[in-house]
Amino acid sequence: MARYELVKRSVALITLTNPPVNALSSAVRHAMAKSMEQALNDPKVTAVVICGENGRFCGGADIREFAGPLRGPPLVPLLDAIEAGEKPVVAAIEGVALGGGFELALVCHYCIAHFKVNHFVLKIIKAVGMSRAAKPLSSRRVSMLTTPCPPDLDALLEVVTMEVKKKARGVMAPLACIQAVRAAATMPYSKGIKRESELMATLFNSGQARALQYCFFAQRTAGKWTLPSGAQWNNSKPREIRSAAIIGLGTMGRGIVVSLARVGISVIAVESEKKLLETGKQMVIGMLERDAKRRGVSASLNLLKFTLSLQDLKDVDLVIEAVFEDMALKKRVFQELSKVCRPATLLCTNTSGLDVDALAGVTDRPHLVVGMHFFSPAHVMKLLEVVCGPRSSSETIATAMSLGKRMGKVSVAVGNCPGFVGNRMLKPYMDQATFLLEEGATPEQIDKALEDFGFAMGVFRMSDLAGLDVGWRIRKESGLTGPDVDPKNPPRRRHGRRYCPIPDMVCEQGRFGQKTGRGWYMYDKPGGTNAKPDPLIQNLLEMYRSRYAIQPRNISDQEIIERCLFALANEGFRILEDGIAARPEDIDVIYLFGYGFPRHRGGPMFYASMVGLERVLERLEHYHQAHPDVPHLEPSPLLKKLVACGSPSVQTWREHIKTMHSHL
Ligand SMILES: CC(C)(COP(=O)(O)OP(=O)(O)OC[C@H]1O[C@@H](n2cnc3c(N)ncnc32)[C@H](O)[C@@H]1OP(=O)(O)O)[C@@H](O)C(=O)NCCC(=O)NCCSC(=O)C[C@@H](O)CCCCCCCCCCCCC(=O)O
Repeated sequence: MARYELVKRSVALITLTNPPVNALSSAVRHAMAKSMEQALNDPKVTAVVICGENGRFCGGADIREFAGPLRGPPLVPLLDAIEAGEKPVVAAIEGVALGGGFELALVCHYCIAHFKVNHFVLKIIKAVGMSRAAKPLSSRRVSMLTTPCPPDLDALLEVVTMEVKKKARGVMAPLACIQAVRAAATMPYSKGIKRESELMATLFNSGQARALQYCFFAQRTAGKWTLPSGAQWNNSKPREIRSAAIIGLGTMGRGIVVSLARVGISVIAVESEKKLLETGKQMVIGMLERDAKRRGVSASLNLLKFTLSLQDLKDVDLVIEAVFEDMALKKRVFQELSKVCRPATLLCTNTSGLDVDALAGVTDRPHLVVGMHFFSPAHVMKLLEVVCGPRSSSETIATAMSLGKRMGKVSVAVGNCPGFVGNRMLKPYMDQATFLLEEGATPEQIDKALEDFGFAMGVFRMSDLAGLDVGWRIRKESGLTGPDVDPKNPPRRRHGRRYCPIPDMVCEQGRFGQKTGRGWYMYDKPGGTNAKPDPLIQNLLEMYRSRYAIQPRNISDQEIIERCLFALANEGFRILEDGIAARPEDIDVIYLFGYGFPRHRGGPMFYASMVGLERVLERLEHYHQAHPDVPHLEPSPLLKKLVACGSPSVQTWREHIKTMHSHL
């Protein structure tokens, strides 16, 4: 936990040894306290060096211990003892020094960054000796320093507070940090530290802390996929990918090219027409150049090749198809790829919801076919859904997961069903929002409730950004709207269920969102981003309600949140039942990284567990009774089962799902 060695008979070397990141667990704090005492009391010791094993100084508090009651010695008295000691203490920092690890470094009298200690302890000590001769130890104590307090501190912090409130809506920690900075600037050290401890205690005991800790581990668990066959992340070897091809240079394709090229993979980009190819090429080059400038590196343009011919793909390791969302077109592309690419080439599709196995079925290598569902813009968004078809081999899945990681994505393995996890859950969420419009709410009221909850954007602003025509086309193709609607359907019903045609009516007016300057909101110009309520939408809603004799009612924010988010989580439970996601953490990670779900709420499944499963069940039953023609509001069997089992913690739901059907 902390190794103590005497180097050259005069230097105490204390090495933190708590893999993987040398976090300050109770055992580490205990061992550190003992080692420091030994070093300070040993007359032979003239200086102390603290370092971390395996190239990592310290990752801060051991977050694994936060789940239970806190044990062991507190950190602050240990830090005080180090700082007040009469022997110079040096923090030899390799890798990370985060949270409590950073505090530890700060109280040491000297910090040396980027140092291989094991090799240079004596050099460190020599350097310290020289500085010590120049400066007495008291001048090295952080607690003795006075903090400069700017005269306009209040105004300054006011501005920062406003900024933080806008950027991190409803999040407690950044506001507490501002208060801690105020304490540091206005109080003596001992009082400031006390104030900081109070603030920390408040945060520490909050639901937000639990949610954030859950998110931290959920993100790391998500990469650990398993298949019913027993193949899993730690027994399946990914292939090395040196070259890749992208088919289609639309928004998605361009982002994927950039994501691959900036991690050193050669990319061949294919388009069907010269003009499209040239436009795509210019945009990719511009994106890569801007990205390289921001990161202070040179743009990897030499890795790119642009072509109109699929024949150029014969030697690539992997292809990602990113053509228009049309099954027939995608099938033609996959058939063609089967002919052109060498037999070992992996064939991936960026479809956002079509059947990956149907695509695999038209190839000569269904085991090498997998979905790689990027989120737009693909070079910015961190999420990647890796869609495992029933015939995808474990090597194929391992390769897609590892490629995602290499591109800096948070990759989550999911099963194959319409919409996969993210987009399948989006439907009931958006349906509830449009039903609420029918019943009396406005787009801005619904968005405000969701944004106050913490979403970066409410559902209507998000739809305007994404483009309303995409969903309209899908609804037309599936016969929900347009000329193919079965005339036997009564108004506002399809297939015996409630259906809200308002989104179709908005599209019929050519309002496709930001790109047309009009959607659920109005914008200054096409492509504008400043959303303003549009009286035309208010009129449309009023006319619609009067046409169908709907008496608008006042809808509370609570109802908006419950109906949208409980319907979302309910579909998550069904996804778990169906084995499309292996665990609730995977669903939450998808919503955190792909759909702007507020991190301090932990994701839809964690949020449901925080509200209380019993309460979620009771509210869904209530709403389903009020809207029996909305099947998404009918509580899922898994939710009922979990409530019947006493609402176990989200981390143990997997035990209750085990017996159910699994695609993963
Ligand atoms: C460290 C990282 C940057 C590494 O990133 P990398 O990408 O290389 O690797 P991974 O992220 O995949 O992580 C690898 C592996 O390590 C696990 N892990 C990482 N960090 C921790 C950790 N801090 N604790 C436990 N485990 C950790 C991770 O789960 C992976 O495991 P796996 O099994 O999946 O391989 C990156 O990981 C990172 O950013 N980590 C988080 C760092 C962080 O947030 N640190 C701050 C923690 S909070 C803190 O330090 C606050 C302090 O002020 C409090 C210190 C007090 C300590 C005592 C506790 C008592 C609390 C009561 C307060 C009373 C005050 C008093 O004590 O006096």
